[in-house]
Amino acid sequence: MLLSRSHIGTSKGEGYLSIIVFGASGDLAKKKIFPAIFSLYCQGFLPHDKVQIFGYARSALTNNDLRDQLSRYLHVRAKAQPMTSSLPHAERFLSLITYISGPYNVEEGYQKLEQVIVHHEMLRAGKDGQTGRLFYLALPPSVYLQVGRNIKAYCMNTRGWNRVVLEKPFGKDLDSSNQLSSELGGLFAEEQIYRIDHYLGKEAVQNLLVLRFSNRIIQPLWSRDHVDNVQIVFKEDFGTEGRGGYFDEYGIVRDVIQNHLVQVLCLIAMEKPASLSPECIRDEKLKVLKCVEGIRHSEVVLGQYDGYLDDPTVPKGSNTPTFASIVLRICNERWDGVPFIIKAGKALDRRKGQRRGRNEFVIRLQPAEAMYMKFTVKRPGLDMSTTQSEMDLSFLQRYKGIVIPEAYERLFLDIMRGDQKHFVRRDELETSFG
Ligand SMILES: NC(=O)C1=CN([C@@H]2O[C@H](COP(=O)(O)OP(=O)(O)OC[C@H]3O[C@@H](n4cnc5c(N)ncnc54)[C@H](OP(=O)(O)O)[C@@H]3O)[C@@H](O)[C@H]2O)C=CC1
Ligand SMILES: O=C1O[C@H](COP(=O)(O)O)[C@@H](O)[C@H](O)[C@H]1O
Repeated sequence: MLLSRSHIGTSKGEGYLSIIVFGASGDLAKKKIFPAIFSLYCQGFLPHDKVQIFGYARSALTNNDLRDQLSRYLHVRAKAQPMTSSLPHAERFLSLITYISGPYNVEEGYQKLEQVIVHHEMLRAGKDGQTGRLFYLALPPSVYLQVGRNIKAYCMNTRGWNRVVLEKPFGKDLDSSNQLSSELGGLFAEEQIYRIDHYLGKEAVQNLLVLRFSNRIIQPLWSRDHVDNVQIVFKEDFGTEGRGGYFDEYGIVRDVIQNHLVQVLCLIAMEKPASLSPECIRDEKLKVLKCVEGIRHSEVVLGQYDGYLDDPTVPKGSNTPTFASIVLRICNERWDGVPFIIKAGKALDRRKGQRRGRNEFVIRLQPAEAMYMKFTVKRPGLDMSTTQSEMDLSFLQRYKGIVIPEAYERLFLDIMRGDQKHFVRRDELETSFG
């Protein structure tokens, strides 16, 4: 059984699994994807004899080169399950990785990849065993289509499932996004496409649904009758850090707001879904998106941090924004008149937001997940004076010893289980650009 941990049980992920990471030489692959797979491996979700991992990219690397590169990023989490082998986890895990070098636009590379995958499938699953293939495109969006076409032509699994994972940004604007969607839609069914927005895998983001819909005390307060404004703030205390080439083409609005923060807005603003099924949740997110009014120019502020142009990967004289503040208005019964103020910035002074007014309810996604509600209370002492205080749920304090999974780890497990609840559906994506 591929998903051997009983509490995860689902028939969709059973059998032998091939994980193919395109762009295996890249930043996302080494920092997020391979560590997430490794963590699942350490916890027993990927039994050693039921999985094989293939890295594909153009760089001329050997298996050992890639394994060496990755080894620096593999850390065993405190709560990971012990492995039965006496070999250290990382070494044993790395032995499962095979690197194939090839271009993205030429068929030979994919034919070679297909041969290697089939070879391992035959060896491990036999002729009749159940297999699944998970293709992860850790690549710039400019090559998604050529890779998709070649997967479709040369690497499709004919005796089990195929799933294709795409990273944001899924296009630059409505037209390019629609074009990408329709061309990919011609290659793969929507059920095979996993558009990943890693914010949907964050602990505190997932908690939004539970918090809102499992606490009757919250429900009546969560509307224009009691909420003056909603602020969704993303602050990073570092700049582009060598990713300026990518970032400059997109800017902060397309890099963070149009996807991550809009997804958070949907979870804050949506109505209660009929069930927790992927379609019900995504239907409700879509309904909210459809009610978002056009942005008023007078409510947009853009900026660029000092020093952005010193990054050698940023084109000279660029005016790409690294900071944006935008007001979104949701025209429906619940939210009419409540501004949703969205702010995002790189290289700002600090990561946390500033504490503000009375009866403020804060949900901190990061750093250090927390929720707190500000109240006016009596200052302790003989006087009848008041002070501002908080009812505070700090996850680190409340859940001592519990390791919170990384977003990518959680989402990767969802992909293995075939659960699209926390992935962006095509119509949702289209409306978010509208
Ligand atoms: N890095 C991050 O933190 C995050 C990244 N993402 C998304 O993940 C995807 C991958 O990001 P990231 O790993 O940072 O990107 P990289 O720039 O590191 O690219 C990944 C790999 O793709 C290949 N590549 C790079 N540029 C091109 C090109 N112009 N044409 C063809 N191949 C190219 C390179 O491999 P080779 O030359 O060996 O083929 C490279 O190692 C992107 O869509 C990004 O938006 C999303 C969230 C966070
Ligand atoms: O997708 C992206 O997200 C990161 C921020 O992710 P986080 O999990 O560290 O909050 C951002 O730095 C990057 O520019 C963007 O591409």
